[in-house]
Amino acid sequence: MTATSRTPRPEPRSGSGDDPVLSVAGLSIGTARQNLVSDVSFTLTPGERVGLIGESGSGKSLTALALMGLLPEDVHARGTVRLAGVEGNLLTSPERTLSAVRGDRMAMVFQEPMTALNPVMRVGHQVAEVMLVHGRAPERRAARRAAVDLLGRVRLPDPAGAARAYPHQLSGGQRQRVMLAMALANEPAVLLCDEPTTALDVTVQAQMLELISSGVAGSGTALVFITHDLAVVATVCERALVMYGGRIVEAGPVRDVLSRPRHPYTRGLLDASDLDATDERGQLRTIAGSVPAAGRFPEGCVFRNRCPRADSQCAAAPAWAGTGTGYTCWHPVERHE
Ligand SMILES: Nc1ncnc2c1ncn2[C@@H]1O[C@H](COP(=O)(O)OP(=O)(O)OP(=O)(O)O)[C@@H](O)[C@H]1O
Repeated sequence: MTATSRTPRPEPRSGSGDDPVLSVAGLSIGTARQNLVSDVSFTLTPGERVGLIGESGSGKSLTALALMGLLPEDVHARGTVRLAGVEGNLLTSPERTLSAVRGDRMAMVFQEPMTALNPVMRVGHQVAEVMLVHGRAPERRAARRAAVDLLGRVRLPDPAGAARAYPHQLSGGQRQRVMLAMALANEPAVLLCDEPTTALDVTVQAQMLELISSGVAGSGTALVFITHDLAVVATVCERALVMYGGRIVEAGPVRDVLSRPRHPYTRGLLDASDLDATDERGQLRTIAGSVPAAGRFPEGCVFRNRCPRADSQCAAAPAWAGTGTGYTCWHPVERHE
């Protein structure tokens, strides 16, 4: 089996009518003694953004690691994982195929960037290396220039200076941007993000989410975004897969899953989630204690239930969610900007 990573890429496409870029069927993961993930199946079309939601220990990270061929040694996967442009089942592919795929056709951003960055290599060099290794840049100098461009694209201030820095000289949020730049360097077919904002403070989190959304927008890169935060899924994703106890227990468009959750776990998650609302520009804001000043929400907002002030709010879905002292609006931000 070989990875065809240097063949021309299909034109970026979006919409659900496309052939899947990733097909996962009957994925089960376990150790010799224990089953950890059971019978996970889903497909991703080019450009699609899917949120993988679930409580701690539900099997989200293992699922992503299995797709990347990065499971720990004592953990094994069965089933099939097919990536467009790559022959055969990734789960049974040799390491050389997986190394050609990783960082190229499929890339991952982890929660803690220090574990993924080389501490003794300047970050510009690390970003350039990803392009050189996969033959995406013709030579070192072009790769370095492209690396600085990419660091600018993820909005690092002074990208040339950042390129010369070592990881420890950057903040956590800046290091996470470097990871995103590396992940996007070769315009992957699939980007896996495993809780990439959990360790960041709220403002930096919002910037990172926007960068991820804009990073994949228009490139045809499909996104799997792992989180236990429903507001994040509502912001970034169009489809949600809910995992519980190693299985997918609920799947569907984000709007449906969040407004009409069927599984008790999803309902519980909604009840326990933060109280967020969006302002008229579509920015998520945490609301404590009161209904925010009147302002129409853009068409297409998704709300959990009806608002006491329904008539003055969203044109498409005149409703708010009232939960105790605050209100929740499930609103895919970028579609309305
Ligand atoms: N190497 C391993 N050996 C045995 N069990 C493991 C191993 N790695 C993970 N597990 C177990 O598999 C289950 C799923 O873990 P996983 O990391 O995928 O959960 P998760 O949903 O990503 O959780 P979190 O949100 O906390 O990251 C957990 O019960 C975990 O303890």
